Amino acid sequence: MSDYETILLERRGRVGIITLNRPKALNALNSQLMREVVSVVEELDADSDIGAILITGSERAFAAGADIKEMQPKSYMDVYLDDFFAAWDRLASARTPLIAAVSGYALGGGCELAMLCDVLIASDTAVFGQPEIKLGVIPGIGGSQRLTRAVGKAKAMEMCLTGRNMKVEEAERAGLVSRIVPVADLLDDAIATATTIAEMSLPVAMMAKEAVNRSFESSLREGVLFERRVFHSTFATEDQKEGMSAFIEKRTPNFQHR
Ligand SMILES: CC(C)(O)CC(=O)SCCNC(=O)CCNC(=O)[C@H](O)C(C)(C)COP(=O)(O)OP(=O)(O)OC[C@H]1O[C@@H](n2cnc3c(N)ncnc32)[C@H](O)[C@@H]1OP(=O)(O)O
Repeated sequence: MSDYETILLERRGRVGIITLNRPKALNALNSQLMREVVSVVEELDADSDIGAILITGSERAFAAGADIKEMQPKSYMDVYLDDFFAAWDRLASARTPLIAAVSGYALGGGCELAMLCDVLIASDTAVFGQPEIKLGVIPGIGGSQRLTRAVGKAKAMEMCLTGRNMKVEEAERAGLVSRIVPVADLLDDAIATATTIAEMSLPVAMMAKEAVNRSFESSLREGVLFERRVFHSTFATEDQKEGMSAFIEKRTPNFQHR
């Protein structure tokens, strides 16, 4: 376990686990935390011994949003010249699958961070929301875009305009959450899921992630063509031969991530 100022980092086999660690502020996302999360994700993403990256918070809060105390005095020039929050966009470039394990509050930037991940597992206590409007701002880490793609315009619009929070059951029904688990099981369950993903062929998992993400950025016809070409390219991997041979030989595949 190596400590940073605002996060904990643990490597468990092929899984990197990042725990947000500002408990007194409900893991509010300040600049330091943003720098640490982004740089650790980039470091893990560049490490071929890591096959999945898990981001989690505490039982009470995944993250209660961007740090309002840090933001309150900033001027337009401050946020414009710094391109405030742009660093979070770098998580969207990670090729390694990202898993969010969310318990308690995932509000504002917390909800946006969870939505930057590829798989979102939530505990039965999780609460999601984009309450920025109540602070006189709008989402700034992609919430208006990713929430709309996840839950549709009607629900996203209502949440962004009223600041209403959504309990986890509603979030799952709406398609924001992959799965709900009891709070006591959240971390174990999320680590098991991350481990399952990390044991797959890393290049093929990256290709699967790229293909699913392409569906957000292209027409159906272009997306299906992209998927087909990436599918063809899996036949250039050693792991395709290993995976299919293992099936035929009735054994567990031993992927070499090549
Ligand atoms: C990224 C963007 C652009 O999208 C913008 C944003 O993310 S804006 C922030 C959006 N989030 C919010 O508006 C939520 C703010 N927090 C709350 O509404 C409440 O804290 C709560 C409902 C999550 C929990 O309430 P409660 O249980 O009563 O706990 P509190 O006493 O309010 O909080 C404990 C402690 O944490 C501090 N805190 C909580 N959230 C934040 C935050 N986002 N930024 C900074 N600090 C936060 C809170 O101030 C308390 O600390 P003390 O003041 O007691 O030292």
